[in-house]
Amino acid sequence: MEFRKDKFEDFYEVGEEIGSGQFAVVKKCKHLKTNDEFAAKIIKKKRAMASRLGVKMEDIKKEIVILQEMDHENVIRIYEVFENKTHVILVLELVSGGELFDFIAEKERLSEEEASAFVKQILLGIKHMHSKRIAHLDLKPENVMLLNKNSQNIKLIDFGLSRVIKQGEFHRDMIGTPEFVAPEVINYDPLSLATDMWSIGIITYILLSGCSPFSGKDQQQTYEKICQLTYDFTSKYFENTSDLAKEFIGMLLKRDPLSRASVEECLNHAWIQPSEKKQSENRRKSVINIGN
Ligand SMILES: Cc1ccnnc1
Repeated sequence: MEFRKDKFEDFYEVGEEIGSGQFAVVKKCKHLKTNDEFAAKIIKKKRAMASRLGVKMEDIKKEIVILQEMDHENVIRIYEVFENKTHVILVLELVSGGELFDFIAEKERLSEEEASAFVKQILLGIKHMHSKRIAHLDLKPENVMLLNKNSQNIKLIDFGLSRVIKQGEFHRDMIGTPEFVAPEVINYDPLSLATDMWSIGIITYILLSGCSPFSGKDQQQTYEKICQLTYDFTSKYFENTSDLAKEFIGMLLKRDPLSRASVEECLNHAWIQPSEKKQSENRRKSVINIGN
């Protein structure tokens, strides 16, 4: 796989920083000929084998291959790649609405309709990834971006930890962000597409309550809570939450990856279905209630 060796700044005007990670920074950039705006993810290459700084070229290439396979409105797009001695620069679709994380922080928590609409889009993006046997493995509110400030459109970003999970192949790795990782990650058990479904359960819980079900005073306590599955809906923020929403979360926060709902089962769940179906669901239920 070859990347453009031209000087990035000869083709793009680099703008403000809009995101950053451990070994990467994301900046707004503008194509000098077309004036189109993009996001430039500038990844520092690991120089020496022994060095802990930077990202190995093989991992950078894995992220690029996965991004190039994606073609969905809820998944960030990649356009081209530049490489120089010290960095690889991914030219990505620009999403400028900020992180879902900040959107929740501003609003404390969301209505069930808003939360359901966001979760449905995350599920559609994940369905596209899972249809190609790709697991994101780092799903968290920071990696869900809003297309723009006042839109409900979201894009999944940051495929730095994503992996192709072949059927029956076991993939073990100690990765992800403590608060959002599934029990199999902590126990070094096989990871799978179901590992993403756990994270969707965590994100839904946070969208509805503003709090994180397993966060502890430190990483150790968080891991213990995850492995013991000590979570509940007793928080005062769940007082008005529907049973449907709690049932949805409950089908995802299961220790055994095989017993977790798949992305299709989630999309068919009444809490996610389009509202007209939900109304007929409620009508059906109300008829039954009158009947008995
Ligand atoms: C942070 C970010 C990443 C990709 N596109 N736009 C913004």
